[in-house]
Amino acid sequence: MKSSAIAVSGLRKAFGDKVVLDGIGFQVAAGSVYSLLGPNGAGKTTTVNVLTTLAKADEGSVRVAGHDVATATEDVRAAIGVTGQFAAVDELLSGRENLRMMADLKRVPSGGQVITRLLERFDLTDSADRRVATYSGGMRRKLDLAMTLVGSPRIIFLDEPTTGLDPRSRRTMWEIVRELVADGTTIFLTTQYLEEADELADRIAVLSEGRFAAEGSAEELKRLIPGGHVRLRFTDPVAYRAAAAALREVTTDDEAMTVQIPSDGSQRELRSLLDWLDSAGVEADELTVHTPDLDDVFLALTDRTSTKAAAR
Ligand SMILES: Nc1ncnc2c1ncn2[C@@H]1O[C@H](COP(=O)(O)OP(=O)(O)OP(=O)(O)O)[C@@H](O)[C@H]1O
Repeated sequence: MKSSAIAVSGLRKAFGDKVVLDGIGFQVAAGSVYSLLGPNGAGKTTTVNVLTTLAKADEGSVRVAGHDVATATEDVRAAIGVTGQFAAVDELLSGRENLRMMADLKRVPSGGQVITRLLERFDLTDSADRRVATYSGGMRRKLDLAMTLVGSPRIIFLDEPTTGLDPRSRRTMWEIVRELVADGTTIFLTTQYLEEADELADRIAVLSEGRFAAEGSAEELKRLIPGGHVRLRFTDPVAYRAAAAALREVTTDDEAMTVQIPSDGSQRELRSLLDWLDSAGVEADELTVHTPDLDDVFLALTDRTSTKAAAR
């Protein structure tokens, strides 16, 4: 087991009588991507703020890079990079000047080379010497990300990093996240795009009403909710009718000659289905497994009425 880059337990935070975080706990392995999902106002930014020393927890223990955020603020700050709503970008400076300012601040050796590489990586070379005030929203976001990477922090917090980015820039960003993780960087990511969490995250937590409605890998979360099924397709009408008649609780489509069986897609269920097909002498021409996507999971887990049932 890798060591924990982030370790949180019993974290509580309230604003007045509004409890935003009601005792959440989790660990993020070094060199992994951990994604926090939740509806608007669920407390994602509040969590990021506590973990990055910008806000104080009411209760609980939070360690980042081995340091307690409550007592070793400077050590935590030295180990992390944060991209998000508190953009450090200065509108009056050019992109290059902003990066230089950050490189000076962090006393990065060979800052010039680092800046050139970052400008290239984020496709900002052509606009590097223009004032940021003339940048589009997406360009500013990319510059903000580039500034976070100056000094190569070992733990990076990305609060909705790709909101407002076009699809190509979003993919560039994903590639950069993957490169960073391959180098051992730990990423804590909040996002509104479930596809992004699915693409990048090793573990995902769904925050709802102050608690985690679920936590696990994307695959584990998808198995928590109904909607998965196995579809068998036949070309032989006799085999199709035999399967449709013999299997209970199935949905059939006579025209397409398909049989749909509810399944969580787990190895155990697939094995028992295949065993049954063998023993019944039924041979399907095609077998496909469909699992719910993260959108289904998110909607099920953050729906107040079904949260508890789905989490179990
Ligand atoms: N400084 C504050 N004072 C009072 N209430 C606050 C403060 N900061 C956040 N809140 C409240 O805490 C709750 C969680 O806010 P937070 O910004 O953490 O949510 P979020 O999950 O990041 O939402 P979004 O997806 O909309 O960015 C909201 O109800 C918000 O109004």
